[in-house]
Amino acid sequence: MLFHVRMDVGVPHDLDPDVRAELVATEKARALELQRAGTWVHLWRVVGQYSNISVFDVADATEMHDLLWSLPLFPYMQVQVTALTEHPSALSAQEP
Ligand SMILES: O=C(O)C[C@H]1C=CC(=O)O1
Repeated sequence: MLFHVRMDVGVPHDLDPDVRAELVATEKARALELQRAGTWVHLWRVVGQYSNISVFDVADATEMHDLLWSLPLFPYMQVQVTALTEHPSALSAQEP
């Protein structure tokens, strides 16, 4: 099941720089792990913003929810999630 997710990150300016660096490094390691597993299918930066647009391929909404909550930067994110389904006009939906 595919989900489109927008994450807007807002790390407090007064957060200890070492804590911030550790959070960002841990988040990056987790993002790479999930991409290599095929779960985090797309990860794009929104131009000019500390935001990303992502597509996840997970079993269901519960897995999506748990994955998002487990992200190291989750406490500092606003997250918008949209469930996706196949469009009937998509090439991939056509008969061969
Ligand atoms: O930078 C971000 O958009 C937030 C988050 C998503 C992947 C990652 O490494 O950090």
